Amino acid sequence: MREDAEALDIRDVTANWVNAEVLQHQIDERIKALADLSHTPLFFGRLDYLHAPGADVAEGAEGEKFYIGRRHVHDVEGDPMVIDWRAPVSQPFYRASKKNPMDVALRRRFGYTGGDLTAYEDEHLTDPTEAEQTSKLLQQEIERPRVGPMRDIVATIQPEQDEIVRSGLAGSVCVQGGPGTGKTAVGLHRVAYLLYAHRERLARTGTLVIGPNASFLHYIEQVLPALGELEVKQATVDDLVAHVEVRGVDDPAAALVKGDARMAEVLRRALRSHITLPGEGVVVVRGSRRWRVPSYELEEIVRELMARDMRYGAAREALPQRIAHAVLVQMERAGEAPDDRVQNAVARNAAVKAVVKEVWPAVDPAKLVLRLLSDGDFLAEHAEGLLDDEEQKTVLWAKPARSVKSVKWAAADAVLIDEALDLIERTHSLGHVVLDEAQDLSPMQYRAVGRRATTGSVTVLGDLAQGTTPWSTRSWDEALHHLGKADAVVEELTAGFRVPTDVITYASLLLPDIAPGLTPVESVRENPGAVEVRPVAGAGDVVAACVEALRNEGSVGLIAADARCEALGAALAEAGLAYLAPGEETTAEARLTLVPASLAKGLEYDYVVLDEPAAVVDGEPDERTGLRRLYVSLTRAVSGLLVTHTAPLPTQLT
Ligand SMILES: Nc1ncnc2c1ncn2[C@@H]1O[C@H](COP(=O)(O)OP(=O)(O)OP(=O)(O)O)[C@@H](O)[C@H]1O
Repeated sequence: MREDAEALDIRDVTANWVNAEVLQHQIDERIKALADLSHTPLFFGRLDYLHAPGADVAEGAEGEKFYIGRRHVHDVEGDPMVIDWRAPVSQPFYRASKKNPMDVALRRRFGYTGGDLTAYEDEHLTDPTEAEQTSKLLQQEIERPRVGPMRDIVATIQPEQDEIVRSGLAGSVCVQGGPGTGKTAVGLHRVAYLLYAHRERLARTGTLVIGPNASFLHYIEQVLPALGELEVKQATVDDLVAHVEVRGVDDPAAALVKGDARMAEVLRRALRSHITLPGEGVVVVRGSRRWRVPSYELEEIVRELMARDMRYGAAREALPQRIAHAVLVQMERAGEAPDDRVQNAVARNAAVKAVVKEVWPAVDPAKLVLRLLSDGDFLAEHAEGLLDDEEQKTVLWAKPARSVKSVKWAAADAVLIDEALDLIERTHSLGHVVLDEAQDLSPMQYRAVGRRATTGSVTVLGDLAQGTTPWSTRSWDEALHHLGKADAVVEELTAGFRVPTDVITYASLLLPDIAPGLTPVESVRENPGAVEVRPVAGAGDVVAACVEALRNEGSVGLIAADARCEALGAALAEAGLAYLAPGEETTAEARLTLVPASLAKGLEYDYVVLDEPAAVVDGEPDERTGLRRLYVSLTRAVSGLLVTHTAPLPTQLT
């Protein structure tokens, strides 16, 4: 296939050099996509159908055999050799069972070691004498040491995960799942699936994956390209709303109010307060004639525009045309026959422009937010009945700002500006948005994400027990309401692929305090893992624990309260132990990462050394958030967890 693409001669088929360039670029991309990856086998499964798919089953026709892989491969004749995992014929590879064989007699899974085919495993789905068995290859895959960036799971997607991956583009899905249940993996594979099933539509509208921070995005960025999808954008919520430079930090109380959905109404009222009803009419002079639109008629036009479901900016653009139309009606009544050009000329007339500027002025969204947060009277006027006095005081800046440039904007302010901008100008909506670690978003942030998917659908992924912001999500219904996707289906994943039984059991001791209603994760790993809690005397012992962990195969994460990272980093350096920052790629040579607890979310390491749990809890403004941060930190381990402490452990863990 690659040779065919390389041999394409486009000299006679393109009409001009622009076409030739475009076509050559497409061919180059295809050659790139067809590159041999020595460690990525062409196929990982085989399905032997009892009948050719689509054929009449009753006829007893010949069965058909398909190899399933990451991409479609055909032979010299153009006949398929490997079927894309996302094609409908591949679906039974993930879903068929003894109970419902889906017309498949044999499912074969292939195992590889470094690109070499080394094993296979057969299931005869229609053979009643064969016992149901768990897949050793799946076990091996999930036990494989974690070095390098996140990998795809295309060969081992589980039935309950596959249902989410293949759910239709029209519907939104919300997945609640404990640590390591594969939410991130499922979200990424769903985008790949949707791109396959709706390529053209999504190429036009665009797709986006939203993650909590840059190091997380870096960790997951290889997954989609490995599945052949290069066009999916990635961003944090802060990236989406970066209309101003964020240099400040809010205190949590102010951020809590600013992130509340009531702020949307405050902004709407404040923006609309700029519209005034005209005091006088407008007079348009054309040649020797004067045309007058009286104030009552202007008022009618303005009221009509206000009543319509239009953006502030769009209505502002429509206003001069409406006034011009009123003038045209008068011209026609006077026997003239004006056309569109006249209407446009009247709309651009200085008198009309002046009245528009007065009645419906242009508003800068950042200035609007600046005024709300600086001017107590202005805020009070528009927050009446929405925010109480205390809340208003909380959001007002102690020192009113002078200009948009000089303000030390905080992250929550940027979200308000984004909301204001959307009231003025409709935000572009994408075809599909995946929102990972959603539980940490404020209602206003949910709105910011939701308006980027008003005409598309979303996949929301999160875990209520891992919410570590003061405004973290209490219920998915509420979150979906703020996203504007109240009709989304909420699914729950409870099988854990990352954290082994003993580690998840230990971490789940915190669940009654942090998320009482949630089902604990049940690990599917055969190896129960190892948990050790070790009292230590100081940083030297923590370094020794890391050295010990490094004797095992795979990556090691030293997770510690943010405030302790500097000292621990120094201790590691002093001991001559090189370490990486979260998101930096682990390699066989550099396997140790020092992870501030605030950045641990979504990441995983074969061995975790967790330093001083009490300090992780104390690093947060309240105990519940602290315990949740600890829960996130404890659930990063794939094989072993070593907790080191000098201070007493939180009582939940004793
Ligand atoms: N079906 C599967 N086969 C093999 N590995 C899997 C499967 N599902 C998930 N995994 C692996 O389990 C690990 C955890 O998955 P992932 O990070 O997607 O979980 P998560 O639910 O997003 O976790 P967290 O809540 O901690 O962010 C990853 O290494 C992933 O590759």
